[in-house]
Amino acid sequence: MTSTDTWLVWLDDDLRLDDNPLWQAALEEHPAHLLVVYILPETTFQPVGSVSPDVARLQPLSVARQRFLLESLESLQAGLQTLGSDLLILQGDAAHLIPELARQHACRGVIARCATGLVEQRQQQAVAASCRLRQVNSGLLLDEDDLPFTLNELPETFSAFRRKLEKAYPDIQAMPAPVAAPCALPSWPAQAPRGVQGSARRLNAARDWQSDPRGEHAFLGGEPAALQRLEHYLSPEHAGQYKTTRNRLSGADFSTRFSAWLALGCLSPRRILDRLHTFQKTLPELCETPQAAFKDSDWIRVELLWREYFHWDTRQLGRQVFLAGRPGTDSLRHEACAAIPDALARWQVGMTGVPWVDAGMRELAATGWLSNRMRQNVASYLIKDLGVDWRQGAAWFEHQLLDHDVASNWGNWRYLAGVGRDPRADRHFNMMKQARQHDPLGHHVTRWIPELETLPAGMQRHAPWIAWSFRVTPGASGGINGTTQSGYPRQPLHLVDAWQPHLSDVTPTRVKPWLSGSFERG
Ligand SMILES: Cc1cc2nc3c(=O)[nH]c(=O)nc-3n(C[C@H](O)[C@H](O)[C@H](O)COP(=O)(O)OP(=O)(O)OC[C@H]3O[C@@H](n4cnc5c(N)ncnc54)[C@H](O)[C@@H]3O)c2cc1C
Repeated sequence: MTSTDTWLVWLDDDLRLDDNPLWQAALEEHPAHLLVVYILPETTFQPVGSVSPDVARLQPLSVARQRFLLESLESLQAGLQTLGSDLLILQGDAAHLIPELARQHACRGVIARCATGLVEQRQQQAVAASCRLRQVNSGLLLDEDDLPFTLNELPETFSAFRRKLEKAYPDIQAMPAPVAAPCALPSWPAQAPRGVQGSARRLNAARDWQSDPRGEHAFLGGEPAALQRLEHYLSPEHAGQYKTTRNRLSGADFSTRFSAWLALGCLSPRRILDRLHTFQKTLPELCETPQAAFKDSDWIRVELLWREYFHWDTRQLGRQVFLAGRPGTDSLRHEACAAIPDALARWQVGMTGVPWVDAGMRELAATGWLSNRMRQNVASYLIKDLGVDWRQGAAWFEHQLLDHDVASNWGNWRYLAGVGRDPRADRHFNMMKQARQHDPLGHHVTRWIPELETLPAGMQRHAPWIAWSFRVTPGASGGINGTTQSGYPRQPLHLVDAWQPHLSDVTPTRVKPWLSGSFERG
């Protein structure tokens, strides 16, 4: 045995042992030693700034994201140690560090998963220029070869994509199955350091970060927590009602919450479908309405297809994912923040003066997560009502979201901005209509904006500027452009005519119409 019998496994968003083809690929090479490495991006701890207009740049991680990552890495290291291996965690430019490590430890080659994002793809190209790089498909339901079309023929709409996939794979069993975790791995190279090294140690400072209990679910990073959540959720009262509850705003179990673990690869989508299939087979024994529970739980599969769709879209588009407009056109350029000064900054901190939006942005900052419904609303408000370049919103989400993955995040933002596939003008959410439908009593907004608790339950909490304009509110001060004593804006950043019909009970007809006179249009 010589030192050339070492291989390097370069992990990215694949922080799991179960159903991770990277281990199988490593074992196929029969190395004597395996060096397993994770590289934190150079930008991890940088101050958060604005995204550059056309080039993909990884955003710094919020403390919430740092903590979730730290937990996931520590958990994986513990798992690898039980298999006779270990994990090395560094920070820097992977394009330089990986070849350098491979040289130092005389590695025969490097194994990594096929990258989805542009930055990761460029890093892999740089590594491949100086090392033997073996790329492996991982983290998706299907490999590229399993798609019933070539990537260039990716359907323009999600519905068409879903139809084609369901025709090719009529049930879950027909899809590629997950592979088991390895029982043992080759030993660690004698000279190689282990654990968190160098500047990556800054990650430890995130350990103290706590999720706000109002989020009702505290994410714990790592594969064991992910598998525990999977088993918890696959029950008639959760998965069996998923389609019915998935659009709610709050609660621990209205949606799966798999996203954060999927994003770091602590959980594989194939494992989810495999377990979902087993659960669905037992439904007749578990509940009285198995058909309804089957239908509801099957929607988890459909949502995972959305994830899949955005991934293939991102792979196909490359750098075009980060263009402001629709690929191939110049028609949809945004004038970044031209219309309303400070719009982006006030949106980020939840101080736009529109409680429905602010509640979402505050929840995101306090927990690192947001329901799909709220994501759609806050994104639509930023793009369509405030006129901010959608990429600024996507970059902020990238900084904040525990579940950030480049394809799902940038793909959803492009979709809402109308510059992705299936562009439609009607993806403009009416904030007040949405608020009335999903939070008619305003309980959700007061949960995150306690400044509004003095207002009676109902739509007044969604339009405090109207309530404050005809009520003498104790403590209200600051004039029309100021804030209340509690600090909350007295006026929304932007008023939209289309909201008015949904506020009829907040705007008594005898009071002067709220859209005229007192308030300036943004
Ligand atoms: C502006 C915007 C940005 C988003 N950014 C991300 C992101 O960075 N990472 C991310 O995983 N999801 C993102 N989503 C999609 C979706 O909001 C989250 O996947 C979902 O809210 C996560 O919660 P959950 O796991 O409980 O989802 P569930 O409702 O339980 O769905 C199950 C799984 O299906 C997938 N899924 C569901 N909806 C979508 C969707 N619209 N697009 C892609 N996958 C989906 C996710 O993997 C999710 O975990 C974004 C949506 C919007 C509107």
